Amino acid sequence: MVQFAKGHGTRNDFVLLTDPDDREPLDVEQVRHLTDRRGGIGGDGVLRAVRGGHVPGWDGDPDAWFMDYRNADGSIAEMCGNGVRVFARYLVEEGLVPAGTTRIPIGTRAGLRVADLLPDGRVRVWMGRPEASGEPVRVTLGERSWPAAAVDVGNPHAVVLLDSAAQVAELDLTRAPAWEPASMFPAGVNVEFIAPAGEGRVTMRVHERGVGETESCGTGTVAAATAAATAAGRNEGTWTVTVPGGEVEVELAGGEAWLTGPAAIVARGVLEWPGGPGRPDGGAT
Ligand SMILES: N[C@@H](CCC[C@H](N)C(=O)O)C(=O)O
Repeated sequence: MVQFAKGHGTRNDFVLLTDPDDREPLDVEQVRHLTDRRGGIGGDGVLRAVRGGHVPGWDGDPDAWFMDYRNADGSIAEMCGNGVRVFARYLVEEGLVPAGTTRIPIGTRAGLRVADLLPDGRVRVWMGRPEASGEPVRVTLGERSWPAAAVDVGNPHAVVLLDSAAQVAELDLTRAPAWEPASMFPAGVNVEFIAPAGEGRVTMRVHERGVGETESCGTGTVAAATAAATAAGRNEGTWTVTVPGGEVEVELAGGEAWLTGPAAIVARGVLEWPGGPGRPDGGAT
């Protein structure tokens, strides 16, 4: 049995668990079961709250909460921008930080992030320093291919700039994009397709590594804003990014980025693991 919560940020959705002392690390099958939308709870990923001191390789504050992020396919990713906002909301609602806390340092595999809970209900996260490599990369989807911008936001992204929102809308993202050179992203990549949508605005769809098309990707919106800013010849400013699941704001200043958007916990419950004592596996995933 496991206590869980379900949350989302612009409809990028997650199953959340608390395991302060890292007593129950998740294996790939467990993650796949949790994220299974029919046989399990359902989500694009899993966020497990562990104290940093129990995470191998974490050399920050051992008492800081660490966001152990998994993609729906069970793979590990360094960072999740929507996830970190939802994680901050979860820590507050579960009473895992002192009452009244509005600023929360959060450990991730990409390093420390800092989440501020804003009075308007949104969460603003310091996202570190996105790095646009400038190296040529090409993305292919079916018969078509485009040049893309490689942007590292702690996790890897390739951003394709299209001319119009209509071109973004017509893409078939049930297929996974390919990229060249393959050596550019040996551990896979998240691919964003973006188009200008007015001054300081872009529209975006994403195919996430380890998931497929999602309705939003926070690190992807930071990569999109970075690529759009570079293309526009200005690397400072605020970008509003519209995704199928809503809208977020990305601020770029001094080489750093901040991501602001909604974060909600929508359900809490208890999950029975398939095959647990007295339970058939029910055709488990
Ligand atoms: N949805 C996330 C990104 C999750 C990780 C990604 N799929 C990867 O493998 O890098 C976000 O909001 O940033």
